[in-house]
Amino acid sequence: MSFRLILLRHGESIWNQENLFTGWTDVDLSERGKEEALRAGERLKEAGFRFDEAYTSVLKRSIRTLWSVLDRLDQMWIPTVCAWQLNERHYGALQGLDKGQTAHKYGEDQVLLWRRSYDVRPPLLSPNDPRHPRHDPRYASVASKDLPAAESLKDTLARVIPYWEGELAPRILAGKQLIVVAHGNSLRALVKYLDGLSDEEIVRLNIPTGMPLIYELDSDLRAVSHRYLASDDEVARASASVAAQGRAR
Ligand SMILES: O=C(O)[C@@H](CO)OP(=O)(O)O
Repeated sequence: MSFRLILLRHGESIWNQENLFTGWTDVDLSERGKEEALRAGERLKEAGFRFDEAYTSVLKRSIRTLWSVLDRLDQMWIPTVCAWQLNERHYGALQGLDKGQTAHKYGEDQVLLWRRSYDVRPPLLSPNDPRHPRHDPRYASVASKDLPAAESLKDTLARVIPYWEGELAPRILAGKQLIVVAHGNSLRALVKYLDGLSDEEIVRLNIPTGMPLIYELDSDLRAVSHRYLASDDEVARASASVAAQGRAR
């Protein structure tokens, strides 16, 4: 028995465009990001995909991307779940800072550790900071011990994988075709798990915005293969540009 799962990182956001650490900040898509989201829907349509259910985070850059995809597929009616567990990795006190200037100040190696290492946590947000998620009504039903003030990728994985095991995997095993629209790092956490990537391998993985990623899974839902619905060139260029966001400026 084999299964298929579609993953999609949201289109470019306004803060991606401005090269700012974003995390749980709820910024919208840029004009280019809106086009990328529609293009992702077109690519899925051209390839003949249909979905039974859709999952996304509680952040509008992903939600709006999902809306555009479902609009293009004329499937806006399917059940859709917004789950905080699929949110971007929380970037703590780095949120709102310019990535290039941060690299200039602390060094590119430190920024690479913050952005791509498995277990280095960025500086924490103070609980009194108005940006802390405990002040945001959308997280009112989340236990305070589960609300992060900053996350490493390991911390992100510790909330994404229980959600995968508890909610997504059972639906896939029940025969549902799912699309999961999420974020660069929440998807890196899921991909690390599905592909069995080591803590070192995950450092080099950069997921481009707006390019559908198709996973073929075996009966244990381990990845057999994956491919982007985009040319190798497009994927390589877009992934390199994500990696380059951490260069000193
Ligand atoms: O700022 C962020 O939240 C993420 C994704 O946009 O960036 P990075 O690629 O640096 O992890």
